Amino acid sequence: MVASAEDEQSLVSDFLRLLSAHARLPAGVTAPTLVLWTLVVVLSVRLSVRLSVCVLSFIAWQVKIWRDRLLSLEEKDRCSVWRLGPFLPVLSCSHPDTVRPILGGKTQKTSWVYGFFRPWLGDGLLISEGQKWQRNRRLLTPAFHFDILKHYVTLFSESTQVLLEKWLSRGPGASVELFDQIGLMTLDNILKCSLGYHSNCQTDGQSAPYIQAVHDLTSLIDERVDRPLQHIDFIYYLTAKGRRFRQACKVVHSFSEQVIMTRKEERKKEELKEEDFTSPGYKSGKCLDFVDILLQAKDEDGTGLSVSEIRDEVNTFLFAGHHTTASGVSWTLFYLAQHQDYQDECRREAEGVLEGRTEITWHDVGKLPFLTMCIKESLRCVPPVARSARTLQLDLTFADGKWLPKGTSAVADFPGLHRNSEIWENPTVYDPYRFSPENSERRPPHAFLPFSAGPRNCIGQNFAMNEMKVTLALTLQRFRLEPDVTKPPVIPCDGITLQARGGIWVKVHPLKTNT
Ligand code: HEM
Repeated sequence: MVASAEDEQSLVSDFLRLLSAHARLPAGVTAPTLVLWTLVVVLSVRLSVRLSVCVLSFIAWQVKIWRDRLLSLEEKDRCSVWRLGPFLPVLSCSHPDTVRPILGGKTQKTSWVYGFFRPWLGDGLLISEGQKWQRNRRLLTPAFHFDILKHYVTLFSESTQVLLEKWLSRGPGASVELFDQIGLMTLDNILKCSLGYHSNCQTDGQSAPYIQAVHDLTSLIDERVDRPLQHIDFIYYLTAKGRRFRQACKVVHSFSEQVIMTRKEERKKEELKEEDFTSPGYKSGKCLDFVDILLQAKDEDGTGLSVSEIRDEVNTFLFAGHHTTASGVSWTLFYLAQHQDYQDECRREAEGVLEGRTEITWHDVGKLPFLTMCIKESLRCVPPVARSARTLQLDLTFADGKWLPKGTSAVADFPGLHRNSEIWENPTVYDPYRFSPENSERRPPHAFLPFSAGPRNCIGQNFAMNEMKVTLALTLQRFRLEPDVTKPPVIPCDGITLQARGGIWVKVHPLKTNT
């Protein structure tokens, strides 16, 4: 039997009458209002449940697709899926088989963190894309040629000696925090090599406005990464920190622009001919810095880089080449302080090469194989840059037929790759002999990637390796390091580079040298 509309109406009015008669409703609340509100509440609850189910099934569906596609890879500790918020799954790869196509294929950089750098680094090499990146990479590559880099070795030696004199003045067995001290030294180096600026930052600290601004920019970005509310530009630039960031950008930009403009004028005055610069790395007794090299860089049609383009590149080198090498040197010293036998072996090697000199030459740098193995092992254990993030621009098919669709976000996870137990035996043990020539040959090529790989690998890797070797050889020649056990244990923490929460504290004992 089907109820008519009239029947339904009379049923509802009977129900309301009954309700009014029997229920004791609070004053001012009528039965129809109560029913209405009950309906609203029930419907809202049902709607929220529905929405939550939709969201959850969407996430489950995404995870399932990813898992199905990559199951075989995942089983072998090759990758895992993690997510940023409910809708953004990211594939994290930690096996050479998965990392290689992610870094080598047709991909774009994704990391949202890079957006925070844009006001400072503009369209510099680290964050630019497409044709702009291709052109600049081509124009900048000569700046990292060995003929240019070899002259920087003298500058690295000088900065290291300033650091070591500071340590010496503190007395025997002084406790020093490595990141701060070495960070100022690598800043000193990169300022000399990129802008020709001899800042004295190691002795004067952050008293110069420019040094203070560079310090502010990195520490403010580091802090911003961990504070989701500050990720929204609109909110961030309303805060005091956002305003400080803007101000620091202005200071840094105007300083580097001024250096570039002055250098341009000098070039005009001296009427330098192009051929003069082909005498690599040196001009009129002066070591060429990145500004000099970038001012002479030209496209095929003769167009050079504009002042703002050079400024962006110089700032990029400054950022990318300062904390990274500081992290590399600090972690190597940390491991050598823990392993006195390896430290002694490095010292013997350095002393054999230096023969009492306090300055390293370009030729010496190539004669430190064991120290190089120790640096590499440290970069394996704690890679200063923890990941390279990419978005696929084309579908990607792995060797075993599994595939990922275009638009997927993927990350090459370097700490994961460097500790993958399928590749590395006892991955948590610090063992420089993994990098002996025989052992290195046996490993797959993409097992060790502190400088990333593919077209967007680190352009400064040779610069960095030279700088680290010079600093470490000279340091070990003059000091013995041991861990400072009175300080809290060293725990790596993820920031712009991999650092240590609370820093790395070591005791430095001066050695008697015949220098
Ligand atoms: C131990 C020291 C260093 C490490 C571990 C390191 C590591 C890396 C890594 C992993 C990348 C790839 C980033 C990505 O894919 O998002 C990179 C890119 C880059 N690095 Fe380094 N780096 C170091 C030192 C330097 C130095 C000294 C310079 C410059 C003087 C430099 C300049 C750059 C630049 C410009 C890029 C971007 C390259 C491009 O996208 O074409 N790096 N670095």
